[in-house]
Amino acid sequence: MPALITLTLASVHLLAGLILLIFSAWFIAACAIAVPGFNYLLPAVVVRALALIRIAAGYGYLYFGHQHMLQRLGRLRLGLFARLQQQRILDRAASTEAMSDAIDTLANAWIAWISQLAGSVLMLLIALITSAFYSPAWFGFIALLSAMVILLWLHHYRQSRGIAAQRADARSAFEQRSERYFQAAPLWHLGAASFQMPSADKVWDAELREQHAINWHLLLLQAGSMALLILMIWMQDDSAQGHAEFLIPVMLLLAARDWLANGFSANQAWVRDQHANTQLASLPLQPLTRKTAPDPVTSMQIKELKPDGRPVAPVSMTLPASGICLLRGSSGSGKSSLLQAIAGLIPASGSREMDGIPLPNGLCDAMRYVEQFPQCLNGTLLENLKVANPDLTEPEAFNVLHAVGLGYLTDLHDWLGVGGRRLSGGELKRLGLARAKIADRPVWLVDEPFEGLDQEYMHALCQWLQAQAQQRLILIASHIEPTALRIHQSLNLDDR
Ligand SMILES: Nc1ncnc2c1ncn2[C@@H]1O[C@H](COP(=O)(O)OP(=O)(O)OP(=O)(O)O)[C@@H](O)[C@H]1O
Repeated sequence: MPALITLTLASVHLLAGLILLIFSAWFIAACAIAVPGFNYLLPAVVVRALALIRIAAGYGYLYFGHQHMLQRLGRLRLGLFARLQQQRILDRAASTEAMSDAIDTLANAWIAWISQLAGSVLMLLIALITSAFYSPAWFGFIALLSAMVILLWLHHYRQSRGIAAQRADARSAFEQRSERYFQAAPLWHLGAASFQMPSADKVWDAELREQHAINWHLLLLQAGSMALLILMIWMQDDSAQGHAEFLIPVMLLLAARDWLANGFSANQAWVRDQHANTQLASLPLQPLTRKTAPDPVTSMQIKELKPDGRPVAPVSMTLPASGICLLRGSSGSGKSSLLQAIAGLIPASGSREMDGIPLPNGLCDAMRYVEQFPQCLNGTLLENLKVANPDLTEPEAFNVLHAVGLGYLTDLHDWLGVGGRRLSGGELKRLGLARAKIADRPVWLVDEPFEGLDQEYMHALCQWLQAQAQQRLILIASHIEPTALRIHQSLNLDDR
């Protein structure tokens, strides 16, 4: 509904402006040749009323247009978030751009191009109908003007598509360079040439070319309408003399640039809109399928599992329902890759089975991968724990923190993000284990939990993992093999 109101008000705004222009020109001419007794008051009132209608429709169009744009923005963003939640994001720069630029462009559609283009087309139709009503000759000139405008719009549309594609490429290259540049922020002090600030020159160039294309087409439109005007005056016979109505087609041609210019900016916004749609449709995402496996799991089998694109050999093994299993191997032998492939986080060939049932590609609800370097979100300690279970209560959070040796973090609302309390490497590892405990799944895949830990904590962690492994399978990838750990089964990736 707000979209239709926006469209109507934008058309009224344009129409009132055009009629105002023509009517005031007629009024001035009529005053010059007016006979005694001419009623000046009525046309003056009409001019004033048209001006007021134009102003009111302009404000109304902006009000409803922006209201509608904000509603659309919210809907589109939520839709995109919902989509991203079901997928793995492969290129963060592209998704960030899609979230900002493409969504804004799509939300703008009604005020940026639909209303503008519809308004200009409506104006043309009204001009054609009005001129046909007055005289076939006027109609001929307005029809010629319409044909010229349509040709120019089409030409401009084609040209804008080319420039918009270059602008989109330049923008995404700029986004990627900026992303890399900001990621390298901790190394800027080394002063390497590759840390040079990304330049947006190519984006500005494309935007300038877009503006030049509009200006150039407007110039052609102006020149064409002037040529039609000269032709019309030249072909006019004496019968028009003394008739103020003659100013109607004159004003239409004279002001053609003003009332038809919106069509060109609408073209530009339209091609941007098309690009935004393509960009959103082709986001580099990988679908995540979640498979709920039986709980408790009684056995797990990996057959010839090999992570795609990683220089590691395929692995086969049968794992028990509970206890600790160890994946050993030198650095780069593929321990992390294998755990991620088992978890379904990265694509892999081969198969995974739970209780003899093959798992489809993607994540499996029964498994929890504990990263080598757990991510700390920009939020409070509690928010960082609730990632594993949104229903976590504060007493439960305290219990888990205590169990993983983080009991000294007593403020659950302590901010852990940028500028807040920073967790050390060892604390981050314990945060990852706390999340695994909170998620409470029958299989844990734990990546390098012992790296960088002191002997005392390593011992405590072994005890805790041992206790947890009574009711679940814990597959640990580690190049450290603590003596305190009772290992049920182990596989050395270097031996294959
Ligand atoms: N995203 C990736 N794309 C391509 N190759 C990768 C990727 N990640 C890792 N690799 C490569 O896969 C191999 C195995 O890496 P992985 O991290 O699994 O080894 P790892 O045994 O866990 O090593 P570490 O003990 O040092 O953590 C390495 O040669 C690594 O360079």
